[in-house]
Amino acid sequence: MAKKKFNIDALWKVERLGAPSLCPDGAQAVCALSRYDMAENKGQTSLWLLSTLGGQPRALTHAGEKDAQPRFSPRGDLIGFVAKREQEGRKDDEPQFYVIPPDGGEARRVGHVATGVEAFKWFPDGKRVALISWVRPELKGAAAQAKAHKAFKARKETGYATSEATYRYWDHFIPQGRVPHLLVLDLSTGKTTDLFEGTAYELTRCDPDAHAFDISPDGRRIVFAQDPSPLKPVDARLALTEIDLRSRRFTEVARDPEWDFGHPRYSPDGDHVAFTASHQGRKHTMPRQLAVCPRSGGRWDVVSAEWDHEVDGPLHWEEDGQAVLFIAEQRGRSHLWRFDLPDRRAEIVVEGGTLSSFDKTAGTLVTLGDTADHPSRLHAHLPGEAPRRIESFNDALLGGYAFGAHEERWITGALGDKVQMWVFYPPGFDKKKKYPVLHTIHGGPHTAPGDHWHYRWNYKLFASQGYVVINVNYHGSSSFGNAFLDSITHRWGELELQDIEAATDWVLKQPWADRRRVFATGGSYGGYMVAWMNGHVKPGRYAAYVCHAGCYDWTAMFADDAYAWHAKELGAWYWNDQAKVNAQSPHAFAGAMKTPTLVIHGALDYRVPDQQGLAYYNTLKALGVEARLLWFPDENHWILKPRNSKLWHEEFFGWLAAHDPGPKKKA
Ligand SMILES: CSCC[C@H](NC=O)C(=O)N[C@@H](Cc1ccccc1)C(=O)O
Repeated sequence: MAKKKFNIDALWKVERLGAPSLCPDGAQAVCALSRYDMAENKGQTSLWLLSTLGGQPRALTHAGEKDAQPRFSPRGDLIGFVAKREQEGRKDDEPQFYVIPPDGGEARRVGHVATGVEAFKWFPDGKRVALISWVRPELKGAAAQAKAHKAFKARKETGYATSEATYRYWDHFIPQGRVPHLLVLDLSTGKTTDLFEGTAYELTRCDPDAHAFDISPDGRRIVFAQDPSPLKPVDARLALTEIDLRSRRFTEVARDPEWDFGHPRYSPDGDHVAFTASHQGRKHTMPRQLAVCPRSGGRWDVVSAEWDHEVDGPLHWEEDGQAVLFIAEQRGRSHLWRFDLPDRRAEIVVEGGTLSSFDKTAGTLVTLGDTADHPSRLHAHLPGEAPRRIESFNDALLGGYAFGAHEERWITGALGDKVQMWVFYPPGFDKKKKYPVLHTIHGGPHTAPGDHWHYRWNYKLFASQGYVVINVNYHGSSSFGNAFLDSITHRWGELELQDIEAATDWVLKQPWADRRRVFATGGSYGGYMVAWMNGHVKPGRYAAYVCHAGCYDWTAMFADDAYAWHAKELGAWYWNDQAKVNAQSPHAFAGAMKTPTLVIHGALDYRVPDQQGLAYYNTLKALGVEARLLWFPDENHWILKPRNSKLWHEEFFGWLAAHDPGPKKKA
């Protein structure tokens, strides 16, 4: 039977797997699975149990709207997770900690944290968990927190008052007057103890998660990353601190104002701590490297200093304490690596595509990874065996659709450097025919998508609409070494444009490219690039642009949540050198803009505030340049609701079609 053309409705039928957690003997894994309903316009996330030894996955929970962060207890007798549920006549108004036995039955809430549970980690004894909750630091005791939180939620005022440098992050405001503390929850009593109560300690205010701390193997200590500065800026230099749970004494493990530390993990013997370390005092573009130090403090050692890659957390010690596992990018892909500590050498353990998560226990490794051809899949890697896929979610769905091929190419870009370009062909591609070409310019700029399944910029979905899709990992992209990433610093727009234009030149030399039908689109930094192109590329080279959540005016961008980074990247604060900032800012070149542009923005986007898109759209209208605006009052940087995503795709491809002269008529 002929395969269908992949479309946005099919993309939203894809079931999305979350990070896996293995049981102590490695025989089972639990993960979250998210499903979406276009008609209902919403998603639902439940927990699934999978065998690493074969057999079909089994749904573990059904009742929750969004059961998240499942983790096996150290004894394997329970699975802990975070959820907002209605149970025993009580509706959670904040996410709570739940447990469920792996052989099924009903999940039960453990205790009640009035200010909610953000994330958790099991204690080795399986009788307690350490959890993160946003509390009012001036109060003492759970009852006072509950009383204050209830009063705050009942207030009639809506104003948000703050004196903090960091008050919002990506798409949400930092909870007013609250900071993230570490609490211990005793499963037998449901009682919590706030470990930071009465102190100035707190975890990062920028999306604190379970990798911001670790519990020692003997359960007596917790090491956590914290910002010693009272200002708590978004570009903080975190230090590592340890609390002894019996004495409640805090001791410094690693701190250096030149460095930013994160993702602490105790070694199996508890004597050392591995962590990520970025030499921010040297330059803001310095990568996260792997470091290790004695738990008792003393000199820490950047063991991956000679390895020109960026280490992603979380870190995972091998059981022998001789190596650390982590995910890191390399040339537009991301792999699972093993870093041998004595040899200071990294080797790939599992190759991506794009690996996003893993867990290892009792010699069994489980990985979660995708490629441009398929969404995330779970594989078990048992000693001496070939990797085995342990689920088949989406196979039946995707098997009914036709997908084109994709390839990695290298072109000569700016500075004469080799630059990676990914090319995604439409199904049934025939090089003797002519095709429209669609640039999808990635964001960041310090990212490097490539062999990856994305839920908005899905290369295969875009190619299925009949385009040859191009993704250039331009200068400034990650995964090609620090010099390449840092090459654009203080000159944003310059080298990236040369790379994108070199790619278009390559395209125009291809017999299958229809030079009348070349389009450029991009999101965030990619949106910045298409706005930049509108002021710098000869009109007519591109038939039309699409600018999603694009940075347009770097001075006005100071309203974003990342303003602390601007001077480091652009080379000046706008009030000190407006010319230098304007020289990298699309708005300063508006007079040259002539190419029709669809502008898309979400009102809840605080990384690139929607005024950026509105200003760009208004400017094009004032210039008499053909433009269209798609604005979402209830979306952030990413357009997460199914029906809004479908509208995004309809407007996106409708805009391209409206500016597509179509295939040349045969003479
Ligand atoms: C370097 S500051 C921005 C951090 C982050 N980039 C990672 O590579 C990011 O949020 N990038 C935005 C674009 C942007 C750049 C500078 C300031 C605000 C937003 C993105 O592309 O998503």
